[in-house]
Amino acid sequence: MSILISNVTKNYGAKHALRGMNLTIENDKIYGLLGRNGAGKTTLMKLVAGHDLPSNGQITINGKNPFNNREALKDICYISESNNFKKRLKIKEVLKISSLFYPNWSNETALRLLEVFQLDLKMNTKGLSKGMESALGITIGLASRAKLTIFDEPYIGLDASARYKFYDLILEEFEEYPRTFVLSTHLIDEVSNLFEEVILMRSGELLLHEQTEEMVENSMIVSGNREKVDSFISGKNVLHESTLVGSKTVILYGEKMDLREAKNAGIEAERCNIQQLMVHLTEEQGGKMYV
Ligand SMILES: Nc1ncnc2c1ncn2[C@@H]1O[C@H](COP(=O)(O)OP(=O)(O)OP(=O)(O)O)[C@@H](O)[C@H]1O
Repeated sequence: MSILISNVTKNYGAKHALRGMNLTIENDKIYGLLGRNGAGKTTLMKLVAGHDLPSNGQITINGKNPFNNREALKDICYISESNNFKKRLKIKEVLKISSLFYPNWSNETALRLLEVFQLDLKMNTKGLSKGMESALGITIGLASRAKLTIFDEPYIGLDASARYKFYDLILEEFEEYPRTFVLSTHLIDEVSNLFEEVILMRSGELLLHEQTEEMVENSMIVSGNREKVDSFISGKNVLHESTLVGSKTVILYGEKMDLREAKNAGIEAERCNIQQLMVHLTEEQGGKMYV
């Protein structure tokens, strides 16, 4: 399956939700789609899932426009944070409808997940709590076995233990039936170990698209004596700095940051995590782009 996003712009009136997005989504990878509130993540995912049309540019799934294209949409399951199901359907009916739509649907997976999340086939979607509705969304997303499954913050109302179950289930499914997952989340610390690649958006633009490992290796937090730190960071790309009495802490981002080089300069150095990088990379308004 080839998913190409070429120079895509999406405007809502005067609001530019997406501007000139270029992105290729490859087969059999787990992507983290990250960015601050309003960065354009949901807009992008809805376009890929064929729910809407770009204002400009093109999205193609195997060469075809996904908008209103039933054939292309069989391979895409988009689960958003809420309103995934018509109210007043029994869970049993939701499963039936989904099984008719998705060609690779696994009823066995669906029934197992309902049990994991303590949902009952006879329950009505109208009476579900927020957490139960999320659990049903996750069940449909995973049981669909769609070639591309998009989860847009699907955890509203889920407690921590149910969320960790969800993360384990994604990995389990991915290992058994490799396919592409795109996960948009603000709970980055919880889930970033799942991401093979990170897509980071800022103000409707693609700020960075990188392998997770590479992204971490391009980062460094240095701290220590202020003069030593200042001398070390000279000429490097600084994302953030803070000073406390005589000591300074700086977050750097650039090509292959060498921890030994910092340690040899007499300062402490470690890698950043994805959450810290997302916060500081998106802070630089009007700053650099990393694609
Ligand atoms: N239907 C709409 N009408 C008008 N503006 C919209 C519409 N949908 C999105 N927007 C605007 O487009 C921008 C991007 O919104 P989007 O929902 O894609 O962001 P997001 O990255 O998913 O945010 P969040 O993390 O808060 O869910 C925002 O400024 C939002 O207000």
